[in-house]
Amino acid sequence: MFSTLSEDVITRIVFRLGFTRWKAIFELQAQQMVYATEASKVLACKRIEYLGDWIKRVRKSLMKLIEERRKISTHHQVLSEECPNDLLEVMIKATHEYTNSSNITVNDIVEECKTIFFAGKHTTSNLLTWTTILLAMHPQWQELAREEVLRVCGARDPPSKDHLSKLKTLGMILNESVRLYPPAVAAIRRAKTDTQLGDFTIPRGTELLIPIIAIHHDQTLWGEDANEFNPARFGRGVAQAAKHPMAFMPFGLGARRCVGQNLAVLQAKLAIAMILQRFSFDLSPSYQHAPTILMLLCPQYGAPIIFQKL
Ligand code: HEM
Repeated sequence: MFSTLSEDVITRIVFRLGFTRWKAIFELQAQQMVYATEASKVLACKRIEYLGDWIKRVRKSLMKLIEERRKISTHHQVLSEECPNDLLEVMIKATHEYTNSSNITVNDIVEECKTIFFAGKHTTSNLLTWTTILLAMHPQWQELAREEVLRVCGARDPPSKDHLSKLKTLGMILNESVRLYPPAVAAIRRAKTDTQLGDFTIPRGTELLIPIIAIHHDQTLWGEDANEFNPARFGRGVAQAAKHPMAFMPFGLGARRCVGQNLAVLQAKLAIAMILQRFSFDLSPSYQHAPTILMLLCPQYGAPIIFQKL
């Protein structure tokens, strides 16, 4: 359910024009990942050959759509709604503006589209899944969040942009969810120059793995209840939640931090608020708590939840 929602949101934001055709291509790409995983398990030449063909098909379809859009955006006589201000349009304009200096190619745009689609879809649906599990596990927080949503947004209307900024408890819950179960468990950096980091000398070229999940569970930073769900720790803001102001890093830190952070939080707030307006929910007796890393941090046996209409 959440994965379909995130896929729709990211596809509409990045590629508004021809939404259905883009979606079809990304379905092909998802299938490609399945084949890639299978091919990596067994050395099967036929499958690897097939995977190669599949990758070429996806690339060809993407190139075709991007070329079509490039043609539309270079012809200024088109109506503005034919050329929406989506992320693809921004990238295409960049190729026109900088063709001489930085040479952004259609190939670069294809790669950006693939990255943004995957980075945007799976992480956000993962955050929604863990938050729903946590609220089902902690009915007192579910009730507090629902009271806030009903007070701020009413019982049926979709929350507006102004409403969302007033949902403080829900914001704290999302922070605590992404602290305990960060979808991306680590970030990587490579030292550009020899660097001194405290007592350590890091030679140029060394790759460093920043263990986001371990930092988020460190008792010296978060206190004895570091492994417990306690959204109240974010009551005085993110910088005050731990003993170090940078201890919370679900979206990475610095210049290369996640570009989709605001979109992800907005989408998660909106989706959870609308669910809370309409349903109460509990864990199914078949739920087994087994966080596991399958590229992202996932509930190994899924998230069976029982929803009841309010
Ligand atoms: C809960 C949702 C999300 C989480 C937890 C998350 C997490 C992260 C993390 C940890 C990084 C690495 C940052 C670093 O190295 O410091 C990252 C990078 C990135 N994320 Fe996200 N992300 C989320 C949603 C999104 C969305 C919705 C998009 C797309 C709109 C997106 C696009 C990207 C891209 C393109 C990068 C690479 C940035 C770069 O290398 O400059 N992410 N994300």
